[in-house]
Amino acid sequence: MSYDQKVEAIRNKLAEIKIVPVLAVSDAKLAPMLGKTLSENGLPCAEVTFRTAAAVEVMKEIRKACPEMVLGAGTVLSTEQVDMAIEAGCDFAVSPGFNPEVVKYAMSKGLPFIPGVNNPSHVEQAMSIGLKVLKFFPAGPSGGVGMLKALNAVYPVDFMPTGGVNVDNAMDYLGLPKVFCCGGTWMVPADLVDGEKWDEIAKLTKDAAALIQ
Ligand SMILES: O=C(O)C(=O)C[C@H](O)[C@H](O)COP(=O)(O)O
Repeated sequence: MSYDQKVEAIRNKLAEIKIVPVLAVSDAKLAPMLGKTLSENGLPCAEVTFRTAAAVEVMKEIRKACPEMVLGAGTVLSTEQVDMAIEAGCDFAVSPGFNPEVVKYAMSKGLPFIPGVNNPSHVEQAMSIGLKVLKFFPAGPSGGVGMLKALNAVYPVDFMPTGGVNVDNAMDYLGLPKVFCCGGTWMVPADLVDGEKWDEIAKLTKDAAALIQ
């Protein structure tokens, strides 16, 4: 499969699920239950950010406990983290911004990479190295749906908005023609994850999944 075909395949899987829970988990022992809670309640995907020291272990535990899940690495800021994401079994990676060195490295390793952009110049720089699928981050503070509509109007690129997306505005983003999915933390708040409040996380996950039924 070519790199473009791999990206397209991930794009299509995420487009079926539509909402990607963004995780920052501090203890890998929580990962199997968190993965199962998301998967069994309608969101069989997760972006595990490199914002905690446990990130790689969390990725590995989710991969093991929930092989069906579409698993992404988030906040990928270096080529070393690209290697770690691949080794942990991630299907794709995302970053808050666009670092051509990191993206090109992921391309050379065959890992679908969705870098963040939030203005026309970033979009054009990303397009210039062949990218067609981008994250719009931080979506809310960068102008939200209005900004994304303006970018949609001029570029043949698909977007995954994250940052400030929540249960009340997710459908506004998902209603835009070139938005294939969106990401957010609202169904996995840190206090509920750390407190192992699986029933409450299940409810938030079901509510999120119900948006797109
Ligand atoms: O660092 C990355 O690669 C990310 O994906 C960042 C996340 O998208 C946001 O942190 C989501 O933030 P909220 O949903 O507003 O809490």
